[in-house]
Order: sequence, then C-alpha cells, then structure tokens
Amino acid sequence: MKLKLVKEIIHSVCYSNSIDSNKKQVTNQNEKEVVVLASIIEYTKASGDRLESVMSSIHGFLVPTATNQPEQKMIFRQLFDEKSCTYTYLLGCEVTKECVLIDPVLEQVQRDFELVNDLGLTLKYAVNTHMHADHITGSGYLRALSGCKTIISESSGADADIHINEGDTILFGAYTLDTFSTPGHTNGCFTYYLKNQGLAFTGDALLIRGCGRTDFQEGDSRTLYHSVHEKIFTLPDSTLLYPAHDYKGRTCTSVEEEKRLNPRLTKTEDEFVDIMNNLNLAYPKQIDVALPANKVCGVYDIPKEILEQN
Ligand SMILES: N[C@@H](CCC(=O)N[C@@H](CSS)C(=O)NCC(=O)O)C(=O)O
Repeated sequence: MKLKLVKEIIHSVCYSNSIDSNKKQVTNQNEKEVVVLASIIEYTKASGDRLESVMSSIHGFLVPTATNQPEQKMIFRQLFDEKSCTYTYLLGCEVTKECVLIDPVLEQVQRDFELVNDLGLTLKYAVNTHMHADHITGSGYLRALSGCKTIISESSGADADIHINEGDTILFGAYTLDTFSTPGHTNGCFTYYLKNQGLAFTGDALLIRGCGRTDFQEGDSRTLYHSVHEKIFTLPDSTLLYPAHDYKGRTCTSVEEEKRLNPRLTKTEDEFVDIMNNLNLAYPKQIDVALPANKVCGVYDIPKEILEQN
C-alpha cells in the first residue's frame, strides 16, 4: 500500500463519497475511524516506517475529520477574461481552506490570486484542461506567486509539476476532481468531474451549444465526437457543465441540455465531421505566442511586460 492510497482512503471515507477501498459504503463515524486507522496500520506495517512519521505525513488530512464538521458548502467562483472569453474556476474547501484554480489566464493572475487570499484560501493546484492556443495560461505565474503545483495531462505534451492520466484524482480539502481524457480539440484535453457536487469542467471539449474546433494542434472531429458522447454525455443528465470559453455571455449548461440542444453534437458522427470541416474560423490571434508559452506552462519565465504591469 502507498501513502497516496492511505490519503485517498481518508479523503474518500471522511470527506467525499464515503466509499472505502473495497467499494463499501461507510457512513457511521466510528466505522469511518476504523477504516482510516486500518489503512494507516496496514501502510505502516508494509512500509516499515515509524508510526510517528506516518502520522506526521498524514496529519493535514486527519485534522478536519477530528472535528465533527457540519455539512459544508464548496467555495465556487466563475471568473472571466474578456480578451480571450476564457472562464477560470476557483474551487475551494471551507474546512481545510485548500483551493484549486482551473484554467487561469496569465493577465488575470493578480485578480485571481487576490481572490484566493481574500477568501483566506491556500492555492494547492493550478490546473489546466489542456494546452490552450488562444491565451497564455496563468499557472506558471501562480506557481511563482503561491508555491502551488501546476497540473496538466501527460498527453498534452506540456511541462508541469504534475502530469495526470485518465482516472487520476485531484484532491483538495474535502473534494475530489475525477479526471477523464476527452481528446479531439487537442490530444491532451481533459474534463474534470466533481461527482458529489454534480459539476464538470469540460475545457474546450464541449462548449455551451458548441464544442472546441478541431482544425489545428492535434484536432480530430471524430475523436471529439466520441469523447463527448462516450465520456461527457454519459454523466448524469443533471450534471452542470462549465466550459473554458463562451463567446455569447452564457455561463453554464447541463448534460441534459447539450444532449437535446447542441447544434453540432446532436447530429450523426458524419454530419458532425462535415460541420467541423466547414466552421471557417479565423485562427486565434494569440496562437503564435500562446502555444510555445503553454508548452512550458508550469515553468516558463513570466513575460517582463506582465511582471511590469503588476
Ligand atoms: N477569436 C478567438 C478564438 C476563437 C476560437 O477559435 N475559439 C476556440 C477555443 S480557443 S482555441 C474554439 O474552439 N472555438 C470553437 C467555436 O465554435 O467557436 C481568438 O482570436 O482568440
């Protein structure tokens, strides 16, 4: 057993879906404590580490469970960058104060970081849904400001502190983001799913009444069609979907709405391919600057103009 698994068990049993490692429902407080202690003992025995050092590594995970927390609400903010029409999402845990930012934009980093601080949160991860072509990610700059870790999928081909693969989980406080690979707009596109809250962050795979274009990077319309139908449309109908962009002022949709109303994805696969081949969109204005910067998204040098602006 790995320490990461012990943390995942604690997280799942105590904060999120109350399922133990054998997929058994655990709801009673005493039973939760038994499951958590068993996983700590199992790990300590197998690793040969001293119990004291194991306890100190997982202390941060245990503190909030010791107090019988009332039902807490997740902190959620949808932030907008007008220039690129990009949405950034701040998700935070009221108990542990850990938070993540999904798809931060470089020019908005000061705004986003100020909000994190105003809410008394600690930024754990700056997460990207994919390697963006229309703006530079703010994740590298946030990392420099806050010491957070940057995340992007392995298949994106971009640098970051943590590379995820489908099925990995991103934990912050009491919450778990499940990860689905949803390629087609780019190879590395991921959708992040907060199962217990019924929310998903679709990046550019699915936009409100639309979808990401497939005419550059590793775009492929058939792949995108399958990603949306087989991954996003198989989530519960009530799941609220939050995209990375909207160009018409819309903020949110649902699986049910998009299955019924999306003008591209309600069509057959061949019709979809035909629509995508005929979008005739101009290339994003910042593509030549954004792609090389985002390739090293977690670790690039912050452009001097941005540092001077702030
Ligand atoms: N005008 C914008 C770029 C608009 C654009 O191409 N958006 C992309 C997502 S960002 S790469 C897209 O997939 N659009 C799909 C659509 O149907 O609009 C700019 O110059 O930045």
